[in-house]
Amino acid sequence: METDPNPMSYLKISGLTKAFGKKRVLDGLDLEVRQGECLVVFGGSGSGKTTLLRQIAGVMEPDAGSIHIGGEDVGEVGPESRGVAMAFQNFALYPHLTAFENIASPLRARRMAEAEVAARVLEVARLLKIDHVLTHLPKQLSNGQKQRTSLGRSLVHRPPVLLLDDPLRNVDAKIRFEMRLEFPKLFKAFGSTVLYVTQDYREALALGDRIGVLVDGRFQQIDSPHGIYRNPRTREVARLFGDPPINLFEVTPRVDGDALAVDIGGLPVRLDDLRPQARPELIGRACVLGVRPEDVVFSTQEQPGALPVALEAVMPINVRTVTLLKAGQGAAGAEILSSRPEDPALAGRRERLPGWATLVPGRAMFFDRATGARL
Ligand SMILES: Nc1ncnc2c1ncn2[C@@H]1O[C@H](COP(=O)(O)OP(=O)(O)OP(=O)(O)O)[C@@H](O)[C@H]1O
Repeated sequence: METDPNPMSYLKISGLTKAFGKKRVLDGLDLEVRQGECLVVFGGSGSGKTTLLRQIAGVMEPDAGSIHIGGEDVGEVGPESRGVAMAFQNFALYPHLTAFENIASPLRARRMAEAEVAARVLEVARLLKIDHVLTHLPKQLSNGQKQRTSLGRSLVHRPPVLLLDDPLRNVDAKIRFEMRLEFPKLFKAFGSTVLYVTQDYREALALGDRIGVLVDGRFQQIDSPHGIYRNPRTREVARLFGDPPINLFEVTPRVDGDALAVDIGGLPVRLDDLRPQARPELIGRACVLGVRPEDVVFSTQEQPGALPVALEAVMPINVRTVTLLKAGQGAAGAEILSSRPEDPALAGRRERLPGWATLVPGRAMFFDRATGARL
């Protein structure tokens, strides 16, 4: 048995590679997850999330690379001996078994004593708030209860590593919301190290102690939810997180007095918070400027240095007001999304409204136009 030199990482993946035919789905992927941590694997459809989980579970062999669990290289360890439980998108329950028996099934397979089975099932069911429906058959359960029952089945033998493959994909919005609130408490109660796969960035932000963004077979960034949102390392990561999505403008920053300036929609905007001497690498460089909609402020009062825009559309979203602004004209013009705390003056407005847009200082991000890397 090989020992992991870094015991802080309970699950450690190094250089994991898997190809199907010519398509390399995982391309030398590295990941370390601490004991008890919930790491969300976020990526688009087909990015290799399930492939990664299957290799950790031991039901698919990698082409190259290693997986350590609790310090042990599990390359030669069978799926049943890895201490890993995996739950899938479609939580298929045994239709002829009660909720109790569905949850108990992994314990029965291990021939656990009856009293112990009952105690364990009840404990999980209480935590999942389904102890009152344990005698029901799946057809007598609501969708939320079915969901919890199948989760109970994955949790009942307290797996050291729990792999959850998009478990909320097929449930309705209300249950999804409830479970998003409850999952972190549950995971902590069970003490499992969790790898949680999702394509939904809100879920990733809500559940992850850290989030790994899987693009082209590797993690482009592994960071806290705050770090991913506020400090994306690439344009792609910036683009994947946020609704409405981040505004991206192709710009070539230039010096304007003691500040940097760019053109948006063919119109000059001074970025007063950016001193040329502080960011010399940006001057004259083909960049993409990223500004989150919450960092664009629309006003009908002229502001010094602000960008003249026309408000084209207003959309109330919960207690925020999202506006579509237009800077400049024709092909050179640019559309800008702004999302600010609800503004009653703009509610229900249908006509075009001239005004000014200011960018919140210190929030603009620059990316290299060719590589997308954060500058
Ligand atoms: N057994 C297999 N044989 C051939 N190709 C496969 C196999 N398993 C997965 N693939 C391919 O590998 C790629 C990644 O699949 P995977 O299921 O890991 O993606 P995913 O990120 O989980 O996607 P989704 O979120 O849609 O479930 C896909 O292009 C898929 O078609």
